[in-house]
Amino acid sequence: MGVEVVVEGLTKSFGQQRIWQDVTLTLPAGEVSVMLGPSGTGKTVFLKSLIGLIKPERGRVLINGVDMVSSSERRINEIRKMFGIMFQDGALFGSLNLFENVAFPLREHTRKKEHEIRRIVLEKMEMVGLAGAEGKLPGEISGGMRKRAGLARALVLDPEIILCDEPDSGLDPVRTAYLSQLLIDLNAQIDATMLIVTHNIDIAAKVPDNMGMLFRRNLVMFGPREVLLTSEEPVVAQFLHGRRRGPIGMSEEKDAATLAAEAAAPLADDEDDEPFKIPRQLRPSPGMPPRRAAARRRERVLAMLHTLPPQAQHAILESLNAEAAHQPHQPVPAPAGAPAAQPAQPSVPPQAPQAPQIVPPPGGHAPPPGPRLLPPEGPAGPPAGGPR
Ligand SMILES: Nc1ncnc2c1ncn2[C@@H]1O[C@H](COP(=O)(O)OP(=O)(O)OP(=O)(O)O)[C@@H](O)[C@H]1O
Repeated sequence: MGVEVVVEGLTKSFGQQRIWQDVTLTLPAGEVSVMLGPSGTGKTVFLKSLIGLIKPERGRVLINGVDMVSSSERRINEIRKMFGIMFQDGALFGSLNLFENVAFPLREHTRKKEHEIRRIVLEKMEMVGLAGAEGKLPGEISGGMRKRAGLARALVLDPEIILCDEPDSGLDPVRTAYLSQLLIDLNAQIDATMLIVTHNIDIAAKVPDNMGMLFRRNLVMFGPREVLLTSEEPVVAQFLHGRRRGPIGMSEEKDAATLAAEAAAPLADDEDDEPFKIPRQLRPSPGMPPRRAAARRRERVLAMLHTLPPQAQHAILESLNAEAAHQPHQPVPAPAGAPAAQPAQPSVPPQAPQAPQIVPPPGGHAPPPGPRLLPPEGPAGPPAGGPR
């Protein structure tokens, strides 16, 4: 399984330009996380800081106890071998065919024999749907194929942490959808810790277990997908719903007067959307193993559920309920301290698999029929400072 990446108080400037400050978060082991943010907010700089290619002036990035900011190059290089990185453009060598491009890290960093290299390269190319394209040059294939070749190359050293920098850039929506599914399937197969940098809200809504958002030189929020997708934090809500109304402007932050004028104006037709509907996360393709990461995340969400506003609690329980309905043999785990999952309602035949039970938050609406899940006990209210 992948390893946890702990980021503490990370601050980076280039000369006088502060990129972000005091970024603190943990990428949970084996889960898929996404870092969002408008253009220029320093997402790529963050990603490069995790592997020690960019040195923040303050803070730590801890992986297996090694600080990627301040450790010796020798120790950092050791940890770097745990990473697989998919660059924006695939970063392929134009003069090498796909086989040689994918084989490159194996030839550089291992002493494997040729037949082993061949086996590994063909296996990874098969995984990303490029079997048969080994002889092609990067200039002869589509952008989507180049991305997948870049992903195959990122996989050959069996990474425990995979970083993807804007995997969707330059792809049409259909190819982006295929790539999103590929990332989920990959996570199901190898259980690696993954961080995807993107501003594609479709990927953000359907792929990750966790989401983070950079804005105005700060990490606005980081937490499980359900928490951000129901968040009323203005920047997060504006970004995830792709709205014009909110603190994010066309070229820069809006000033206070513009924000006040917006607040006073009626909603435009296209802004009248439902804020509390959580889109379904992609499931692994048929034949793939179930994602263990999703179960771990659900457990975390349940443990923090009572700290969230009632509407968010209700939407989250509905969403977990829908997931459980599709996986009757993998009931949502009961949160720590909460009563154990309840037996199904009397209408469920005795031989049916026992399903968890949803109870709506106080004041909430009745949940839809189906498997039910009990939320943890505790007062409803907004989280202190947002999840991290
Ligand atoms: N090596 C560098 N030296 C100086 N400034 C840099 C360097 N790398 C990045 N920057 C600056 O850091 C800021 C953040 O850049 P970054 O590429 O991380 O943003 P981003 O959020 O990934 O943007 P996008 O979504 O458009 O790719 C930019 O203003 C960029 O010019």
